[in-house]
Amino acid sequence: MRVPFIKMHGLGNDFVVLDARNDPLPAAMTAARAAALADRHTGIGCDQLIVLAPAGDAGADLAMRIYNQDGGEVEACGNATRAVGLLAGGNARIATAAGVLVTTGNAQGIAVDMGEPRLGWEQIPLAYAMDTLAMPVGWDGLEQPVAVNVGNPHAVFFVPDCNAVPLDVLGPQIEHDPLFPARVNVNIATVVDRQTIRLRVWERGAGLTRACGTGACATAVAAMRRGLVEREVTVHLPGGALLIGWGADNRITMTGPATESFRGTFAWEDYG
Ligand SMILES: N[C@@H](CCC[C@H](N)C(=O)O)C(=O)O
Repeated sequence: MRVPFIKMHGLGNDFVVLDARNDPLPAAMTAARAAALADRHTGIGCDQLIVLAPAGDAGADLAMRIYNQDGGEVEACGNATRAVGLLAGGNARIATAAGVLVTTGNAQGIAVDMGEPRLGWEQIPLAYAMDTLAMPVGWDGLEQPVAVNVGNPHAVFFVPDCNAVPLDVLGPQIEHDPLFPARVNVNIATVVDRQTIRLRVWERGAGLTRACGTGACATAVAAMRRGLVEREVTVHLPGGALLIGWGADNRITMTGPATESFRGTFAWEDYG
């Protein structure tokens, strides 16, 4: 059976979107099928696979489920939320495993209210109690990260030059460290000035990506908690820039582009 897909991206963080709002998928998505579809050599290829569904009784316009390239289902993806907001016409209420997120179309692209960050060690989650603003741990020169959960777990390291860090080597080590029982997204950030951050991200379950929306949110919150930047900041990732605000209401807003690349179909049984 042929199934339609939409290829989208936010700053090069790319997605295969399966729209099951009106026509259900032939069978439930599994981790193995998600990983096969996401594979860049033998599948369609993407950082995350997104499945859209009716909102049900979630009090939203639609629902989305998020699968990393390794097939694992996760709670949040900032760039995919903006992409789905674009597909839904710009202004949408999207039910996710991290709650209902609201997108708004504007001249800068799509903005999304990512909700409130969670900062307690057990909310990240971490394996044991510690200060999340300066964790007393380190990996090969990367020291004292900030831990932030923005629907998904992040560790943020501030360094003088984020491009000098071998993130392809240290990222997987930190992602799989037992300190992070749910694994973790690894953010390496350099504060340029009080309005500007440069960021590279090793994503849990996907590796190095061109951009990570939740990583930009977590990094902005970490820098704001440390008093390094203002409450609105531009985060420059390899794929482009996101504007992140953390309001007096404790809610994070992310604004940036979302793009549809092309549409196609695939044979469901080829990826079983
Ligand atoms: N690219 C995403 C984050 C996707 C999920 C992440 N890898 C995780 O495992 O939590 C974004 O734009 O936020």
